[in-house]
Amino acid sequence: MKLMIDYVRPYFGKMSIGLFIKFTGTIMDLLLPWILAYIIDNVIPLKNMNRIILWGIVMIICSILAVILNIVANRMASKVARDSTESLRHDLFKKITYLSANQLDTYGIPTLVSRLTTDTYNFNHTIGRMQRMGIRAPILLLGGIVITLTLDPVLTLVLIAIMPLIVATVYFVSKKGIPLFTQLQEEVDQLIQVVRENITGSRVIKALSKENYEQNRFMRINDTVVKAETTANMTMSVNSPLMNLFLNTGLTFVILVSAFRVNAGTTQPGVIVAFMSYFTIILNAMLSITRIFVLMSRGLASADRIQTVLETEADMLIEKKDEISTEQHIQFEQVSFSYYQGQKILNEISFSLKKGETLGIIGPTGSGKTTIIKLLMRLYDIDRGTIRINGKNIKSIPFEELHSLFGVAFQKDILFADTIAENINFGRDLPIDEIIRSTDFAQADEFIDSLNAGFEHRLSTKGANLSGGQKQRVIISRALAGEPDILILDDSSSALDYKTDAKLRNAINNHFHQTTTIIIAQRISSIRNADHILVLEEGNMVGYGTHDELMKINEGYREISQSQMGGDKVAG
Ligand SMILES: Nc1ncnc2c1ncn2[C@@H]1O[C@H](COP(=O)(O)OP(=O)(O)OP(=O)(O)O)[C@@H](O)[C@H]1O
Repeated sequence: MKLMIDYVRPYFGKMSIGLFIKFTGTIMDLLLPWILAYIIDNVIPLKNMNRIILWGIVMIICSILAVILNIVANRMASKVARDSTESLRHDLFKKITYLSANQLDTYGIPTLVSRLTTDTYNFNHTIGRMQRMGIRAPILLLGGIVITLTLDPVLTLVLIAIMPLIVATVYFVSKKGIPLFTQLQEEVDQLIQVVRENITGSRVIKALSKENYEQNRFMRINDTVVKAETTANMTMSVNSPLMNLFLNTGLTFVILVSAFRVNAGTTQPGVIVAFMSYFTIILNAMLSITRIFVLMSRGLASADRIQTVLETEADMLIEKKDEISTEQHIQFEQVSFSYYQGQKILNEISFSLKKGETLGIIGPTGSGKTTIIKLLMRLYDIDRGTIRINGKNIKSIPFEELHSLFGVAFQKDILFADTIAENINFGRDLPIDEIIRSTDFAQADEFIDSLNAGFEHRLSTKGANLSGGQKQRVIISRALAGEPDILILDDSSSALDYKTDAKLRNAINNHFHQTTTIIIAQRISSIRNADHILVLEEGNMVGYGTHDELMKINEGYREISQSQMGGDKVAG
């Protein structure tokens, strides 16, 4: 609720005007049966045609005003809902952008996607509908009761007698319904996850003819969502029929009692006609109020899920200055790390690189190579040890400053649905010459020149309209552009042939003297000329030195090298 109030607060002024207009329109609606009763009981018996026409005109004016005022108020309500949701969605997106890698792992991407889409939609729907019905329904209900009391207090008692039943029904059904909608949203998260995996992995699914398997997987989760939705809706759907039952029973009593009262001359026929209209108005108002409760159940469940993300506190703070004087550019001092407690991924890793030096990292899959990079960029905080850049503990460097030092080509990096030039530039306002130069180094120039639109060629989402090697080259160009202080190539030459890989390494050696480079590779040829090579196995440093040193002293390294000899010769 707090979240809703917070985001609607800037529009309180506009909302108040809208609600006042709604209020006036609703009063017009409320007046109509009363005017009708007055015409039947007091104007018609006078048999004065002019007065009848006059009161008829009053009724028409009230009806038209009611329609116009309601339309204006509804439009204003939609605007308030639209604007408050826009700023909520903006804040949520911003918050998600700044969540740490650890927090992203904890939430999971699907739930964040559904909080940003379905939950903000529910928020919008709730705010909009609440303004439209939230004031109208209670006014119709209360106003209806007050007017019926003035018309005929005895008949109104019948109506009031069934009120506690209605309130109890709304209370108990809503109490059960709210948690069911929260659960439903969690099932929807799972559904999004399956859809995401299915669409991302569509190629491999087709290649392995696993369409049926995936369809079954989707059917299972879809079934669960349907069941959760059915349970939630079934619970809430008890509301309306029960209301109808109570109110129609009340109406039957009203008709019975009014028949006696008209016969006894204690009330007039016009009053009974008006009473029936008010009874319908009150019935609809009650139904609207139950709908408001359903709506609020969903809206509050969604608002809670959004609020949890918005209130997530930063788990990686910038610590106080910690700097030593050193000629090393990058230092890992006995760094240990685990993603989860008890699952050690890196153990006492130490190495140092001077500015412009190159480190090659090699090791079996899952040995922790990429994790070293993630720690250097402070995507995760280390458990023990220290990581320094230019002598500064990275925990003391503001994130923007830290990340601006890097040019990174990750293993499975992403390309966006934009031009090749913008994919390389990536919002950095680099001069076009710099972009072209980076494609020369990354050996991407040839294929870009062959495209009709060249650098303006638009990529599909994730660069789906490029080959694996072409994608890799654009990603490497992005890492090289802007001559970063630290260049990271994480297995990024895997989709390049040996010759192109060698050309890329030559370009880096010849033109990036001031850039400290870390290359993660499966092929020894990609790192054999590196100043230092780190051999990693199950998170432990099992070798460190130059290629020649490791060939002499490290059996594991020698074995890998010998098994890749053919490739090495080609690469030169
Ligand atoms: N976000 C994460 N949460 C939990 N565990 C993770 C996460 N990322 C990686 N791991 C685990 O950490 C270990 C090291 O992963 P890492 O990606 O560093 O390996 P790698 O040596 O780069 O592997 P590869 O050569 O296959 O890319 C693996 O066992 C992996 O399952």
